[in-house]
Amino acid sequence: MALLPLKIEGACLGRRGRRWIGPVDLELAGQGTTIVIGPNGSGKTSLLRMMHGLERLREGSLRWSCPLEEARRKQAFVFQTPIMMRRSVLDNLAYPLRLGGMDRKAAQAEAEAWLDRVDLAPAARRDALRLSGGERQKLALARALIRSPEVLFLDEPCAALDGRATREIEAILQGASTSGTRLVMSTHDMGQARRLADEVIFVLGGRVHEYSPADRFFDQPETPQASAFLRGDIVE
Ligand SMILES: Nc1ncnc2c1ncn2[C@@H]1O[C@H](COP(=O)(O)OP(=O)(O)OP(=O)(O)O)[C@@H](O)[C@H]1O
Repeated sequence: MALLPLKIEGACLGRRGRRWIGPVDLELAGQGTTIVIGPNGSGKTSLLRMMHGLERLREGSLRWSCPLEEARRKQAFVFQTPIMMRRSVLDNLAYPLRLGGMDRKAAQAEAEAWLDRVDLAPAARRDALRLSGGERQKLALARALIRSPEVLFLDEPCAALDGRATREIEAILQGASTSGTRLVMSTHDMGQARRLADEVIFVLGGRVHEYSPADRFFDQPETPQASAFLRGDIVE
């Protein structure tokens, strides 16, 4: 069964009488890459975590088009600072496949193929904890993509990376998108947003302020706040 569309209605995050996100109404469907942008503290990370099911809703609902267990298996999340296991780079990829029931040889072959794809084959035997930031993020991406998720959420995956690593990550993401993985990713980098976005979610004050096709958002934003944000003004 297909995972999408995802339907979110009146969803809020909060605790003890305080609400920091919402209400959010959103339908995520189709193909391509959705870029989540907005000022610092506007709620980008919280929105992604909410969509992925990492946060308990205080109000509202969030429904995938298939049963929840299946939905969980078909999506993945890449964090800004990926957590690596104290194992070799190869094992970091093969181990989750083994846990999923794949036999050792097949898991190893699959892991090696992915290391090739993300240009980490020469580092296969190295301790994953000794990788550079860019290498870690490529490994984290391979670890997410190796399970062929239908939807992949990414929270600022290039935030701490240099230009070269960012270019490599973007190439991997474009490949994943071309292969049919639906990407939903936050970024501070407006150049990156323009390079990757098919559509844009503009978050402000914990709410989805605009949700539009990328061309329309960048050329003719609907609200003065989005125009101001695109101009580089401080928006609250
Ligand atoms: N568990 C929590 N408890 C209380 N407040 C929270 C919690 N999680 C998030 N918030 C608040 O929600 C708001 C949005 O935070 P969030 O990290 O999602 O924003 P962001 O747009 O990702 O920020 P940045 O661009 O700085 O990473 C902030 O004001 C934050 O303090």
